[in-house]
Amino acid sequence: MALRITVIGTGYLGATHAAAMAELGFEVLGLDVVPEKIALLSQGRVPMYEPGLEELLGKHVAGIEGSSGRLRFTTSFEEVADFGDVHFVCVNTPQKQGEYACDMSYVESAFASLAPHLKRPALVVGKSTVPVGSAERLAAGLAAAAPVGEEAELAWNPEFLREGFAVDDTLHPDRIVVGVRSARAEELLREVYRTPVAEGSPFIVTDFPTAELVKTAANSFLATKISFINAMAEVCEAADGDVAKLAEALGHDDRIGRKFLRAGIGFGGGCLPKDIRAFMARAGELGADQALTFLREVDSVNMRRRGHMVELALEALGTTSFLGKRVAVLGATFKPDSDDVRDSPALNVAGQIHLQGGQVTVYDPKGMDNARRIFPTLGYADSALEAVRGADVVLHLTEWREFRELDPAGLAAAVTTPTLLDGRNALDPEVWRKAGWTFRAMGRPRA
Ligand SMILES: NC(=O)C1=CN([C@@H]2O[C@H](COP(=O)(O)OP(=O)(O)OC[C@H]3O[C@@H](n4cnc5c(N)ncnc54)[C@H](O)[C@@H]3O)[C@@H](O)[C@H]2O)C=CC1
Ligand SMILES: O=C(O)[C@H]1O[C@H](OP(=O)(O)OP(=O)(O)OC[C@H]2O[C@@H](n3ccc(=O)[nH]c3=O)[C@H](O)[C@@H]2O)[C@H](O)[C@@H](O)[C@@H]1O
Repeated sequence: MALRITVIGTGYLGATHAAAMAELGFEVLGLDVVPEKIALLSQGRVPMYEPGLEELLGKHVAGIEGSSGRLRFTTSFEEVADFGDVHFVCVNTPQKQGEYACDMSYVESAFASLAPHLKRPALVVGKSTVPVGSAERLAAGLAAAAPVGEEAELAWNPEFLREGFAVDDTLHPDRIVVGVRSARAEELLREVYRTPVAEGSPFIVTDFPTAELVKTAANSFLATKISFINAMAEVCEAADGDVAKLAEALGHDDRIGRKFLRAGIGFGGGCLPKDIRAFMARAGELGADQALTFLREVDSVNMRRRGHMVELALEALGTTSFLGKRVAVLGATFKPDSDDVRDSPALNVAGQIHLQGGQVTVYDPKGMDNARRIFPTLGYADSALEAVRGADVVLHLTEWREFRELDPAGLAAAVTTPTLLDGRNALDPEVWRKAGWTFRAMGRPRA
């Protein structure tokens, strides 16, 4: 009989994983502690914006006409434990308030809710990003709390998907990493991932700590690459160089590669910033803090970018204060093709200017509801054109395709002063300058 899979925590990662597992042919039951999320998902609706996810849910959620019916949702841990052979834990692991360390309380709570119901053999698979050493500790607790004892086994299977590409990344992962302690656990996970592996995804089998570390190492590397190019942008600005050309030239070296070398206001989101901080905190606990002191610099280069954009805006306005100035902000999400505003550099810059007395108007294609929720005092507009109306300066802070397709001449007619700062190095300076704009991009020459 086909494996039955459950997914605990149906946020950006879990909702996508559940739908992808149904697409791969498994019977799937998703669980969340937020009943409103479960109600939406049960109707095939996605509680956030992720391209392609609603279509995939529509193909599989039970009760939707023409669907496979393989995907259902619940809030009952008992139902999940009765149903599943393999349980994926996909709950959030945010940064602790006021600390660098990871808040493991959601993971602990998910395990505590599931374990007492496990009356038949089960493989519990951690997917959340956790500090190294967590799996070892959770495995012991799991076997102790489950009625089935040692037959409730743990594996760790970190996730590498990117928001905006979550569906494709899940169905066609560039690698699958599993930390296992038994041949049975490996066998079950090989069965779960049979299709992507047959299609070429490498399957890497390792121990718990290595599996946990691959994830934090990968995100640390990506963060380091971005801060490296942003440090080069700082030097380019001082030396009148062009960081975009520099990145292009560096990227032709295969050992360096072209990706993740876009300078700008830096990285944000629910993962890279908190993951590098949690990694530093954990290394400290392990007595290996010196190994990761460079991540402190990666973090501070990154956070400096946001402040630098605020300085550039003041400089462009030719004043020392934002009082009485109208600032249009294009973009609120931490990256395009997502509605996620967690630790968004764009919203942070908008917020700083607002707190310094500027009259800020934000527009984002998909992030407006989330932005309004966390920053209700900012001004919001329903379109880019409306946002820039009467603006003294326009900041381009999230590189949505919609912004690349704007008509610079049309926008110039709507603003008070046609000055644009590109915080993502994604707009073509020539096109905007030709249309009469004073255009400045981070790390690039002024004119
Ligand atoms: N968002 C992403 O692109 C990726 C996230 N990750 C990792 O995956 C984990 C989840 O991240 P997201 O999906 O972004 O978070 P999220 O916040 O969107 O989703 C987490 C979900 O878990 C639910 N939840 C919390 N406590 C629970 C409990 N005790 N039982 C059941 N459900 C519970 C929440 O209600 C929420 O729906 C994190 O560890 C993150 O670092 C890993 C790779 C990619
Ligand atoms: O652990 C996670 O949750 C995920 O974190 C990142 O994925 P994601 O946060 O979706 O976004 P990225 O595409 O990595 O972008 C992160 C941030 O870096 C910024 N960035 C990216 C690339 C670049 O060249 N420059 C740059 O500033 C983006 O604007 C964004 O704010 C990783 O890319 C995923 O592999 C990982 O699974």
